[in-house]
Amino acid sequence: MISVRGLTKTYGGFLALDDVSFDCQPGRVTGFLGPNGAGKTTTMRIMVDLTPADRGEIRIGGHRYHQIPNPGRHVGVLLDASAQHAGRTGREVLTIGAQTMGLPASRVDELLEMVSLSPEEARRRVRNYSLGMRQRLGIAHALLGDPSVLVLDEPANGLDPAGIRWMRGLLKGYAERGGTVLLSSHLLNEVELIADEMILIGRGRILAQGDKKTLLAGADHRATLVTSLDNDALARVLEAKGHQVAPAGDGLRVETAPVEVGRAAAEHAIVLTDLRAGGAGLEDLFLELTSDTQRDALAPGTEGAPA
Ligand SMILES: Nc1ncnc2c1ncn2[C@@H]1O[C@H](COP(=O)(O)OP(=O)(O)OP(=O)(O)O)[C@@H](O)[C@H]1O
Repeated sequence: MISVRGLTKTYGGFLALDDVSFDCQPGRVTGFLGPNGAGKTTTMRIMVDLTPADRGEIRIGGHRYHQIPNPGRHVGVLLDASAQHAGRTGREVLTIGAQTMGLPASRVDELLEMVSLSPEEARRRVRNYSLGMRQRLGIAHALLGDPSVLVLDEPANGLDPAGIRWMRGLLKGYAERGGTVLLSSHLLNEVELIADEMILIGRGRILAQGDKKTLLAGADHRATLVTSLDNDALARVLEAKGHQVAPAGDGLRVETAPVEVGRAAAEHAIVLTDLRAGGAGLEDLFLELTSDTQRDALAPGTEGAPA
């Protein structure tokens, strides 16, 4: 269990985190999602005492990180896969970690196998690793001490689609055995694939949090995609009821729940050929919630800014 309360951090005069609070539960993979510069890494660095907070507190299993003896046995951390010593081999990196944590050498082989780094790859120096291999090594290092909590900053970065699927299986299994996982990403698809819970952050503020399915259902309930045998008539009926209607593909996009659209169509005996919750799910939700925090929305030449 990770509990973050009222976390605030400024760099100079810049407010990087503004009263951030959330929990990560055991048995769940929690995705920490936000655009570049939102404050994800800063939060995770404070979590493991690499950066001091101005205000607020993080507790992991009820303890501050620095109070945990032999922390690698309790909290697995992957903050920057490229920060591993480039001159060491993958095996050496894990062996040093195992020695520091008081683990048997056999644990290194177990982990190499778990993250699918071959014996030959384990003998190569980290400087010659691809980014995906570094991530696998970083995940192996985080898992080495069989911790109950994992804190992973952009762990899917550099993994190919098969690698992302592998990681999803690994983290899902870990959570099913009771582990707590917090993983950050600025990519929606990754979080949508891997996480059970989601925390959305933009410009240092929490914008939404909760069960992924509930968040998605909330997003979907606000819009409907509908196609009928008479779209013009349906649009008139819906507009008369005060709903916003816009053309979308062969049909209409209506800013209300599917049940309302179905009811209106039934009242006027309009035959529907397709009716579904609208929006592209998480992507719409993410863009909607972070719309004023997206740097691209402010870039010259884009909508809403002088060209
Ligand atoms: N040491 C620092 N000094 C000054 N500003 C910093 C420092 N570290 C982070 N920041 C700023 O704090 C904000 C949050 O950065 P952070 O790295 O936490 O974002 P992030 O959500 O992890 O982004 P990304 O997805 O790009 O990794 C950014 O505006 C960043 O420039």
